[in-house]
Amino acid sequence: MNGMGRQGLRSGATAVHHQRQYSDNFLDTSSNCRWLQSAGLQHLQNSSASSIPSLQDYKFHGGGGGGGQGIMYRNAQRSFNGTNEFYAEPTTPPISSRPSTQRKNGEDFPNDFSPGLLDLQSFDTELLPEVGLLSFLVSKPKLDDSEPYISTNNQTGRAPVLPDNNLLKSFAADKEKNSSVAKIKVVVRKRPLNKKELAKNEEDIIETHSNSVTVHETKLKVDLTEYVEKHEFVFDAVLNEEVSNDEVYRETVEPIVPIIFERTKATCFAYGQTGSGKTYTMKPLPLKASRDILRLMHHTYRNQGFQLFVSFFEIYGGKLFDLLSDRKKLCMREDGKQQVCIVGLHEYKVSDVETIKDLIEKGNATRSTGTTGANEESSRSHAILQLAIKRSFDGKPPRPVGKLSFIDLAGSERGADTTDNDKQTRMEGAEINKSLLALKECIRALDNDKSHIPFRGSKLTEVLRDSFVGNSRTVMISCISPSSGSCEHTLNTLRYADRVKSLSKGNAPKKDILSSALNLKESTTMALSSVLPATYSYEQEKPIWKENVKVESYNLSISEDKIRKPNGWTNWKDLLKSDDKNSHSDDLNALLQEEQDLVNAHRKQVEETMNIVREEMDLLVEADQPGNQLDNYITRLNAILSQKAAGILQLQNRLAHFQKLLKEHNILASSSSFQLLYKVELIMELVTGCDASVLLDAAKGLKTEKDSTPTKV
Ligand SMILES: Nc1ncnc2c1ncn2[C@@H]1O[C@H](COP(=O)(O)OP(=O)(O)OP(=O)(O)O)[C@@H](O)[C@H]1O
Repeated sequence: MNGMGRQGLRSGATAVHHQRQYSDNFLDTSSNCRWLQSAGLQHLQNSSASSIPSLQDYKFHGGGGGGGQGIMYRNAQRSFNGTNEFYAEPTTPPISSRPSTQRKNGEDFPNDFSPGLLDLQSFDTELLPEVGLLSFLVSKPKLDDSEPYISTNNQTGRAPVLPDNNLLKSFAADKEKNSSVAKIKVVVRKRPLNKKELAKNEEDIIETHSNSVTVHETKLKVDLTEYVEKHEFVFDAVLNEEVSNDEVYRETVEPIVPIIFERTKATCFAYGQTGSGKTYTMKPLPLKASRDILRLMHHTYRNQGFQLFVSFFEIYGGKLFDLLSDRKKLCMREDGKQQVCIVGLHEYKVSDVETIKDLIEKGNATRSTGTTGANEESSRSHAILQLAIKRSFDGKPPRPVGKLSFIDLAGSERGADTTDNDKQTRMEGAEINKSLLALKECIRALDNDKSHIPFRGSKLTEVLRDSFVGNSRTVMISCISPSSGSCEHTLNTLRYADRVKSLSKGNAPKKDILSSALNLKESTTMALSSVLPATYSYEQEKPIWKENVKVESYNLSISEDKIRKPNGWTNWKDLLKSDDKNSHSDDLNALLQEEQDLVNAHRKQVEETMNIVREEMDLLVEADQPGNQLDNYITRLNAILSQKAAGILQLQNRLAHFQKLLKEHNILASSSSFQLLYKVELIMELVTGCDASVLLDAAKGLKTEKDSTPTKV
C-alpha cells in the first residue's frame, strides 16, 4: 500500500493537483466505528477500544498532502474502470491488485478511503453526465410519485435497464423544476439595530417592503439645512429584522437543495460590511441544507449511492487555509484541462447532521481563533464551506453530482482599505476589492451565458471556478445594517447587489445598467476642505459675474475636461489597445464596450448638467438680481461647483493611488484580461462616482426656484 502510495507520489508529480483528502463517516455504523474510520483506524473497529477520537484527530491523518505514512493514491482504486469513460486513469492498477474486500460492491468504498487517502476522484469537477444518470434509472416502484426515482443496480445486482416512460417523464419534470429555479437570486437582509447603535441614538434609516428597500439618507443642503434623500432598490426578496434564520433559509437555499442532486452547482454568498450580519446569516444555512440533503438521500434517493462530503476553507490575504485541518495552508493548482484543484484540502464524508454540525463548528472556531485578531480577521477573510454530493454506483468510486458552496465574504468595506498607510492592510484591501469585483464579474458573465468567465480575477473566483461552469445557480444575500451611521456602506452594499441583479438580466436594457452605474453617484462625495489642497485654484476663463458681486468664477470647461480625461484615462486606453492583442475572446471586447458605453453615457449626462448650470448662471446674470437673492444663488452655485471640483480632484487622487497600487502589484505589466476589466470597472466607478447628481439636482432646484422668481427687478 505504501509502495503504491510512493509510486503514486512519484507519478503524481503531474497529478499532484488532484490531491484531496477526506475521511469517511459511515452511513450505517455506530458512532464509534464511524469515528475510528474517520480517523483511519478502521482496523481497531473490532477491538476493545472504546474511546472516540475527538475531531482534533482528523488532522493527524489528513495532513499529509505530500505523502506521509498511510497515504495512498486514490487512483489505485480506480481499478475496474478499464472500459468506463469516467474512470480512465493511466495509473490505474489492475483490479487484481486490490484486496478482494474492496471489490465486492460500492458499500465497500468507504472502507477504502482512510482520511490519509488522496481522493483523485473528488477532483472530477466535471459532473456525472446526464446520460450516466439516465442509464441507471431502473423500473422500480417509486417511493414518492412526486420525486424522481433513480437507482443503481447495486441493490439488485441486475444490469441497468432503460427507464420506463414515467421515469423519463419524472426526470423531465425534474429538469423543468430545476430550470424554474432562478439562475441568480439577490436577497437583502436587514438586521436589527444593535445595542451600541441604540446607545448612540442612531436611527433606523431602512424601510423594507416585500421586495424593495428604501434608504433614507440624511444630507446637508448648501445652507446647512438637513434634508432626506431616498434611495429605493428592488430585489428578488427583502427580509426585514424580524425574519428568522429559518425563513432566510426557506427564501434562499431551500429551493436549490433538490437541484444539487441534478448535476447542478450552486453558490450562496453573503455580502456586506463588517457587522452587518453575514456570519449570523450564513452560519445556520449549511447545516439546514445538509439536513435536507440527508433527508433526500435517505428517502427520495434511498440506496442510490449518493454520498455527502463536507470541506471548509478560508481565503485570507490571497492564501488558502483548511479550516478543518488546523488552518493547514493549501495550494491551488490548475491541470491541463484547466480544472482547478485545491491540493491537500480535507473533504469529509458525512452521513449525519451531528457530525456536520461538529465539523462546521470546528471550522468556524478555527476561523475566528486562528489568527490573533479574531473577528477583526474574520472580516478580512472569505470562508467557503462546500457540500458536495457524489454518487457511487456499481461499486465504482463516487463521482460528483452536484455541489453547494456557502461563502461568508470578507467585509465589503475592507476593499476600501487600499488607502490605509499600512502596506499589509492595503494589500489585503486590494485583494478583497479584487475578489469582490471578480465575483460580480463572474456572476454577470455567468448569467449572460458568456463563454468567457473571468474567474481568474481572484483566488476566490478561481477556487469557485467549477461552480461557475455548467449548470449553476447563485444566491446572493446582501446584509445591511439599519443604522444611520452605516448609511454609506449600506448604500454601497445595495449598489453592488443592484449591479449583480440588473447586470444579471441577460438582455437588460442599457437604461437599467446605466441607472445602476449612476447609483454610484454619491459615494465619492467629500467635504471640499478634506480634498482640496491649499494651493488648489480655479482659472478664470471669462468674468461672468458683475463686478460688485464678490465671487470667484470657475473655468467650467477645465472641470469638464477633467471628467473626460482623468489621470489614468489615457493609460487605460493604451492598456486596452495593447491588451486587445492578447485578449482571448470577443466577449471581453463586448464587455469592455459595455463599460465604455456606460462611461460615455455618464459623461454625456454630466455635460448636460453642466450646460444646465451654465444656462442658469447666464440667466441669473441676465436677471441682474440684486442683494441677498443673487448672493444666495451664487453661494449655492459656488458650493455645487466646489463639490464638483472636489469630486474631480478626488477622482484624480484615487486614480493616481490606484495606478500606484497596480504598479505595486505588477498589474499594469500583465496582459490578463481580468486585470484589465478590474481596472476598467474601477475607473468606471470612479468616473460615475464624481457626483453628477448633485449638479443635476441642484440645477433642477434652481430651475424650479427661478420659475417662481421674477426675472426683472
Ligand atoms: N438578523 C440579526 N438578528 C439579530 N442579530 C443579528 C442579526 N444579524 C447580525 N446580528 C448580530 O450582529 C452582530 C454582527 O453580526 P456578524 O458577526 O454576523 O457580522 P458580519 O457581517 O459577519 O461581520 P464580519 O464581517 O466582521 O465577520 C453579531 O453579534 C450578530 O449576532
